[in-house]
Amino acid sequence: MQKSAPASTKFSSPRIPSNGIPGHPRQDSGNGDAFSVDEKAKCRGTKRKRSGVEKKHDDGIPEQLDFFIGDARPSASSEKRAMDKRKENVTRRLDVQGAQSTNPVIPDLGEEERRRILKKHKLKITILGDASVLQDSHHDKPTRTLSATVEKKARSQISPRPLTSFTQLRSKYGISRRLAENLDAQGYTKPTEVQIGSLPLLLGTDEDRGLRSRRDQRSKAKSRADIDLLTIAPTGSGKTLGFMIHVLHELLESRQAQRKPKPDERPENRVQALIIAPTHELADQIVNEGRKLASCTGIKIAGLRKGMKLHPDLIGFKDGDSLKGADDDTSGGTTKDFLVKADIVVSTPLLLLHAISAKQSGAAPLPDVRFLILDEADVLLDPLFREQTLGIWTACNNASLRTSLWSATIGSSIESLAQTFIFERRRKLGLMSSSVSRNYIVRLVVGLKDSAIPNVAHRLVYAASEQGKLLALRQLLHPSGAPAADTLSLQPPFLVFTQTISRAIALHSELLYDIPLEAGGSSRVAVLHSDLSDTARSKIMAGFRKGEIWILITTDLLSRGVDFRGMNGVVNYDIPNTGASYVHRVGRTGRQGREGGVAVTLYTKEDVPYVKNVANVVAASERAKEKSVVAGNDGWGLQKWLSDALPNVSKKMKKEMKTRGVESRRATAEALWGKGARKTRISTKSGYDRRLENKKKGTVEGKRKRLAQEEKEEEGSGLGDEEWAGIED
Ligand SMILES: Nc1ncnc2c1ncn2[C@@H]1O[C@H](COP(=O)(O)OP(=O)(O)OP(=O)(O)O)[C@@H](O)[C@H]1O
Repeated sequence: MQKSAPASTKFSSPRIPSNGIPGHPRQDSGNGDAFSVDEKAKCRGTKRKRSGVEKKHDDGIPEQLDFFIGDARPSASSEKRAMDKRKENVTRRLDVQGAQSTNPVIPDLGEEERRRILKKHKLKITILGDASVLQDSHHDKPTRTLSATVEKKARSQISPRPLTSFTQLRSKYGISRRLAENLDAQGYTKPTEVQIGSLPLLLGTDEDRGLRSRRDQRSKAKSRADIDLLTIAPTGSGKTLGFMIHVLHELLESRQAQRKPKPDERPENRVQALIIAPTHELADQIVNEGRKLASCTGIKIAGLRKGMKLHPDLIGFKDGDSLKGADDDTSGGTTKDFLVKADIVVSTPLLLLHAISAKQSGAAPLPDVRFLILDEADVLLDPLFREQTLGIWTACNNASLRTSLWSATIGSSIESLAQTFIFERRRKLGLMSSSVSRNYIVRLVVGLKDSAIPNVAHRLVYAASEQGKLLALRQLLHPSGAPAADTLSLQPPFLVFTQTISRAIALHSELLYDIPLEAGGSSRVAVLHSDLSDTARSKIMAGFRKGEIWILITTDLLSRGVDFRGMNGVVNYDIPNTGASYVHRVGRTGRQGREGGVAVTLYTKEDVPYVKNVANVVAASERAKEKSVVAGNDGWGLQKWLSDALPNVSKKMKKEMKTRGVESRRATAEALWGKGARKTRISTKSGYDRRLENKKKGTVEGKRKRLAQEEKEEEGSGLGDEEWAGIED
């Protein structure tokens, strides 16, 4: 029997494979407000103190617990020296680039070369719809769906000029010096695949995008057709930076083109871009990433919170209409606290709809919004959020609205829905005539569409029953038995996903005492779900990012978008409802191409009919890393025999599973505590022990009630303490 390492040593080990690049200047990828502290001093050009995050780190977290920062963290002085040096280099480089931008020396890549580079990076770019072709085919008749032949006719592949280096952003696409500096200060050196493909499409001319026909090429004018972009790129591949650079550049450019404000006049912040994300956690993260890039540019980014409204000046009300609830806000004298003015607003769909809901006409129009970004677009267009998302999209009635949709998984039905909506919207706004600028819907696919990242090790573990799953999870935490290659263990920090909130809570109470006291005990395990208050959610997120929490039990709330650095693994305690959900859950580890992440999926007898969903994704991912399923694997992933033995999931079952999950695990009172629920209860205790425990609890409770009753009776008899006035002489 292998003796597991003493808990204290095991848990305090700071050497985690996915710790990332040591000394990477980006210290926080999430909520830490690294850039808000000393912001003003920095923008004025005065010396910047160490950021709040660093301070907090120095104050609070012992270094060995800091999972999220590289091993070789530099000392304060060496860090400052490095930062100064980097700034110097940036300035020098930007000066050179500035000179180049007037006289660009970027070699013009021929079609063949472009194709070769795009292929090397596994980028495939397709025009899904050319509005002119679609219009010809429809003769402007109202339509709900585009026919397959029309769609096919409008489709063709293009080869935009790949963005091979970030320096091209300034020299070729003319991004502002400040934006380039901010980008560099984040320590980004090379664009990722999704940035290589998307930024030229978003920032470039038609020539850069490979959109110019031979006829166009004869004319010297630099045309720029409108593009709506669908991007499907793996989890953790840097999509946020892709859309942020684009939006910030466009807003800065249009601000520059407008008249300069007088010295005592502050530039007005009008909402020109909306970024929609499905959860507060992701929205907060986007705000934080955006603020770092927008630092000192004057562009204001706001994250909507409950009770906030967009400033009425930003909304195109119909006559006599006004914001719903705005009067109540003013009457309280707190208008300023509630009304938001910003250039970019990041929000969940429902919060934004509330923030723009007018008294008479539902969602009020947002005439200034020119950029709409749907992050995790497939879930935003899924029935759960569809109405809200389309409501916002409709409210954006600016004729030159550009929409971009981003996710690691966008299925063909969602793609079709988006395409139809874009087409319909243009038709309703009268933008289909040939005199209006050309519009394309372009799709960028990075790597294998809708698949899990190949740098994560996938483990499917059969645990037979609920009890088996709990034992398996404990075994992962404290491996026992002879040391062998097949001993599966998982070092914190890691995420554990359950199907429902109540199961997450139940699992949390089971695992609370699994971390030894000397390693921090129960404070190392936390649960996060949507029933908690926003403040509690933010606190838990911050604790996990700082390394104070090691094991975070959650629902699909955290399956999308959130970026934790140095995450060692993900446990699917309950199997995910869909293949896409698996892709996103496991994508919380192995980000930015880091090796060492493990994704463990536990399944029981009841799950067998649905496991094929997951198995198919795992098989595709393993094929992608050239580990043939046929030739066997490392002994853990997906064995060929298992893949073959698993029953196929029918369409009907897939649909049921997607909307309801495994039925017996649903969080009804019956399912949790009723007779039929025994099989799905999260507990290591036997029924006998549980009965004894309940009996004991019942006795204590009965005694407490009896005492309370007796006290009450005493009070009623007039002999309570307050009533007793002593015996008169
Ligand atoms: N060019 C780059 N070089 C290095 N790191 C990068 C680069 N671009 C982005 N990153 C980092 O990669 C991480 C993942 O980025 P991001 O959260 O945007 O991924 P994503 O593609 O949106 O993932 P998901 O699909 O899970 O939402 C972040 O920590 C980000 O700072």
